[in-house]
Amino acid sequence: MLLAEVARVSAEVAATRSRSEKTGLLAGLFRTADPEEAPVALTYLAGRLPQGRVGVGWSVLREAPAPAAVPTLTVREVDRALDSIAAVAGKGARTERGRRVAALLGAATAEEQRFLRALLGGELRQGALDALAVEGLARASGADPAAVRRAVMLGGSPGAVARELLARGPAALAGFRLEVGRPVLPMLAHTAGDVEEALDRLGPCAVEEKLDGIRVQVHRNGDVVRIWTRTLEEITERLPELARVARELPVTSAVLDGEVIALDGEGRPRPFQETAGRVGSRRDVAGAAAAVPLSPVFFDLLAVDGRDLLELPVTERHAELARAVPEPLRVRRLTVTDPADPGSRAAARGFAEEVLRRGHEGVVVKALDAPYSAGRRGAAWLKVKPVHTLDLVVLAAEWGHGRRTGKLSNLHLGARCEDGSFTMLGKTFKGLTDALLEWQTGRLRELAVDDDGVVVRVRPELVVEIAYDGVQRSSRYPAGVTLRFARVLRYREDKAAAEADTVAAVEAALPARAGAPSPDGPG
Ligand SMILES: Nc1ncnc2c1ncn2[C@@H]1O[C@H](COP(=O)(O)OP(=O)(O)OP(=O)(O)O)[C@@H](O)[C@H]1O
Repeated sequence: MLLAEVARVSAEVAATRSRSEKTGLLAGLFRTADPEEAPVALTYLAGRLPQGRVGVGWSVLREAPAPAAVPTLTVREVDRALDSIAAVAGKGARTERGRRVAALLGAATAEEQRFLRALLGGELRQGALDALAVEGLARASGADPAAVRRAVMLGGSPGAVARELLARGPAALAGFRLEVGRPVLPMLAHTAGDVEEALDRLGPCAVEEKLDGIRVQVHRNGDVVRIWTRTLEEITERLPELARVARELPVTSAVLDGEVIALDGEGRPRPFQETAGRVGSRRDVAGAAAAVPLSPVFFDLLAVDGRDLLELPVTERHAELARAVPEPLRVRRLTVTDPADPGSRAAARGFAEEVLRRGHEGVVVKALDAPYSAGRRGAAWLKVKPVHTLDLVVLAAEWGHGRRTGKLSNLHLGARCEDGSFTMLGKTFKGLTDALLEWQTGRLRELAVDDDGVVVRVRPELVVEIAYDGVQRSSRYPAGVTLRFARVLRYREDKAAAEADTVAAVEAALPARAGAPSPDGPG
């Protein structure tokens, strides 16, 4: 498949608002795609690289070798070239990477150069491309869209499904089952304003503590244990204590869903950054595990001893979990069978208050009859947290002054738009500890695409969790809304930018009768 084809479809998909036209364009591309190249084309269309980061900065991308006259570059060749660029390391790496990028751009037509620059610069965001790709794949192969969607959730990525589906047709979908050793996308939650609302929306439910740790999916097969994050990054090597615990469970195989969290001597959570630091670091794992041990707390069981539990209701999965995992390793929960009963409602409220007193984040309320909807933000799980937070994307940062000279400080915060782009809704430098300031300076420099000496624009990839006191209308920012008293809580490296909160979610937090536009904004 020629890169030019992918670039053309990418531009055409972006240019039309019609969902069915977008799907048709993607289906057209898949019909002629080589099954081996389709997964790579898919990641490009979604604005991602299979290599993740390739370490190419904006100064390299600004170079403009003369374009080729005719398109000859194949997707496979571009993929190999990016592999080789990502692999460059050591002294002189920057120059060598620059040389290889220039060679790649020199082999591309003007149109392909534009596409590659946007792709490498992180500017090629396509809203909801993965969902559209599922429909496009279904149309191209004659498969049932629901069956393709389910295969993607269980197979972990649209690319893996595309490869099989295009090579072997709809029958290949049956091969995507929950398998121990192959992670599935985790089920996610919606938000409810308070416990009462959650009870009313769900009916009979379980109210569980919401621990402020890092989500883990643990697969055990005999003595082999593997661990993945929420975005399916494998972190087995980083959490030896979790692997040990999983190996001791009285089962032969299992797929467990839960959190790991650093707790103090009294069982209260330690600062989130300590948990995140452990999960994010490959360095001196034994030393780090001794200094900040992490406790696993499991809340779901997706498979056990060869049985797939995904379709079973919460009640049955919880009963299986209780058999497989001893109580101290399980999340605390209160079952509410009759949510209309005032005594039960009071008990649920009391449970949530007690969870907060013990220093946790809130509760997750789960409908008792719900199956496990892998990869879905299902309405069957509702989270309730008293502190307002939004997960926003860093679009740029300003060089600090005074004590913060040489550090990237004031963050430009973006919310996600429907088309996958981001719109700025405020700035903040509040809440940043010295350690966070140091860390973000390094990370943001890696993501930089432009620096005018005041503002450094970055690829919109880094998700930051922001606490705020309220949302108000504002004429200063393009979104027309801004946050009051925005402050940084932490970075969410376990979340992709495509999962950041949307402008619509921010607008939903506006007070019912918000006043006239105000020029005031945070920061
Ligand atoms: N008992 C629990 N059941 C489910 N999820 C829990 C529980 N305790 C903590 N969590 C965490 O809460 C998250 C549920 O909220 P959601 O699905 O919206 O994910 P999120 O976007 O990471 O949320 P948040 O930023 O609020 O942690 C899970 O991803 C998990 O990490």
